[in-house]
Amino acid sequence: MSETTGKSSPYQTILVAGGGSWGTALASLTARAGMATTLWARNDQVVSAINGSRENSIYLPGIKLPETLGATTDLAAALENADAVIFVIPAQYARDNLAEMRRLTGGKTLPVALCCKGIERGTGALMTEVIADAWPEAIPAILSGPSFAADVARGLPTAVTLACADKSSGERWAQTIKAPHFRPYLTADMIGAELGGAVKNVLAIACGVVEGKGLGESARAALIARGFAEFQRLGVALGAEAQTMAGLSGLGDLILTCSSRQSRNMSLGYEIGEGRTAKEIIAERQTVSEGAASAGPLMKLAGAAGVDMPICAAVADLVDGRTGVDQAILGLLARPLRNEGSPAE
Ligand SMILES: NC(=O)C1=CN([C@@H]2O[C@H](COP(=O)(O)OP(=O)(O)OC[C@H]3O[C@@H](n4cnc5c(N)ncnc54)[C@H](O)[C@@H]3O)[C@@H](O)[C@H]2O)C=CC1
Ligand SMILES: O=C(CO)COP(=O)(O)O
Repeated sequence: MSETTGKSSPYQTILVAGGGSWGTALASLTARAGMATTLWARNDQVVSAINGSRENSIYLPGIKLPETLGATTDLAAALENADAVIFVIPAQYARDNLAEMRRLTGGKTLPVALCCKGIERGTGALMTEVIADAWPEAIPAILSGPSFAADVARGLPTAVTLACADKSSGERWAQTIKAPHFRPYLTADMIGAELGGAVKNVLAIACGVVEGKGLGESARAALIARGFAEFQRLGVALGAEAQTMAGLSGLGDLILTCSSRQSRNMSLGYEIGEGRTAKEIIAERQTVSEGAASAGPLMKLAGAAGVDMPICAAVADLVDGRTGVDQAILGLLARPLRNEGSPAE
């Protein structure tokens, strides 16, 4: 897919499922672009805040939302007229919510852009596998890439990867979400795009630990580069394309998330590096840090593919309480020396 035709028509009636910061930012984007947009959230405080004061004061405070954006807790009503769904519910709740949407639509074939960046606990399934099980009639796409919700909602320039195996649906999605400050790049490589988003969240926790522990910027750069090597090994094993891995949803998002404490995953790692446990930090937060839940399933996926991912394994051990920060760092530094390009032993 080298160039889009630019002739595709956008989807017109959009349901954004998920009232967190990213769902709200994306709903604001499509509503501002003139699509009839309804945001479905399970939390009625979020819905009342959006409908009442045009602000999601819980998950995206300080951002004025367009008057045309409607919010509801009634999923059945929201689905009734939708011709496309932007799905922004955290990965661990994706299966149940997608199955419920399938039930409510009677198994309708709808385009669904999956925006969550995670891997399912228990199964090690990527989001395209989850939707294939839970709502097989849907036409999935993956929206991923370096994009903090607050940046997008403020209209700061952002570029993302839009992956869709169905060329026509991919082109319609690109026309639907594009904005003067928001630029989607199309690919058919859905595995590469979804893997990038999930793995960078795990690696961002590691980078946060490095910062929180005060190990220095050289250590952080080494971690990003060696983390990227782990991601590439897994990507190659699962059939991801090199260009996607080096693109916005891979390297691009890895750089963003590993560089800023605006990232919830990075800031989780930072606090772990300062000496707190993942469990106590997560218990205090109402926002999601997908990397914490996805680290274990990622190891399952990597194990099944026969791929060694030592940094991600250390994060999985750390967040699940099987190791401490010092032990994890020593373990990584003590690994046998090897050639930079060779697959891990
Ligand atoms: N916030 C961001 O800048 C970006 C987030 N994402 C991804 O978008 C997805 C959603 O994240 P955010 O919007 O940031 O969430 P958030 O952290 O702002 O809010 C948490 C969301 O999780 C929902 N939630 C919690 N428990 C739930 C349950 N049992 N069932 C259904 N929903 C539940 C809450 O209702 C809320 O919508 C995640 O996969 C995240 O990685 C992707 C790109 C950017
Ligand atoms: O995915 C993101 C930016 O692209 C958001 O990262 P966090 O979930 O770590 O905040």
